[in-house]
Amino acid sequence: MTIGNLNVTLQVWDIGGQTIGGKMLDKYIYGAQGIILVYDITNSQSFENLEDWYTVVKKVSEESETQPLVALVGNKIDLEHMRTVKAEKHLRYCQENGFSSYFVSAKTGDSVFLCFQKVAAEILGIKLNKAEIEQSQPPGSRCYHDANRTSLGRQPHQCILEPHFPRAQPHWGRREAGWGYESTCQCPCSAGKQLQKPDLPPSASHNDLGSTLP
Ligand SMILES: Nc1nc2c(ncn2[C@@H]2O[C@H](COP(=O)(O)OP(=O)(O)OP(=O)(O)O)[C@@H](O)[C@H]2O)c(=O)[nH]1
Repeated sequence: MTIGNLNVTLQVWDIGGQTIGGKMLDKYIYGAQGIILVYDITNSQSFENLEDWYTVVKKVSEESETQPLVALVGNKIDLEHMRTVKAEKHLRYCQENGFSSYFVSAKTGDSVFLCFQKVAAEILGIKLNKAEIEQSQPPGSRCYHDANRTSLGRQPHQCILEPHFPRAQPHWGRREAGWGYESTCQCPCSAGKQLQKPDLPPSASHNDLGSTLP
């Protein structure tokens, strides 16, 4: 793949879920520049299992000079309606451990390439530009911007597709249609999209608005 002006080749090992006790696991982890922990957003157990995997990663990495970048990937976002692991839980785990955060669908391809591209860019210390990010999103990919608001950071909207994206400051105030808010997420899934909730009472305070939102 191309990142900035660089041609980058990734060597990726897919470690099957059944091999956590396997003798080879340490050898895959040792010296790796990046570790992608993947779980299924519709399967809470797969999220709980991450702790065991991360324990192994930490143990092996302690013995290595190279500290890998660790990314957390929630897979199966095409099954958002069956989600059992809240995005908030995912994001908190990322914050607590300094992981990069991604939501993808291996089935539809949503954000998969972008995830690898951004992990590679982060390892290299390169910031992707907006054009590169937009190119990595399949046309018509679903917008998850509004699907899972989180109270983390008390942002009215936390884009779960691109949680690390800079967000425009939400604007609060009286609008012709009533009270509402608008927030322009700068991620490619909803760039420029205006989100409104005009059915809130005029007396609602900002905090009320924050806690009333879906
Ligand atoms: N709907 C949906 N199904 C998926 C997605 N990714 C994988 N699956 C399905 O989930 C099941 C498990 O997929 P695998 O690729 O075998 O999962 P795995 O984690 O590699 O399994 P291990 O061998 O334990 O590592 C299969 O039936 C896949 O078709 C996804 O993004 N969306």
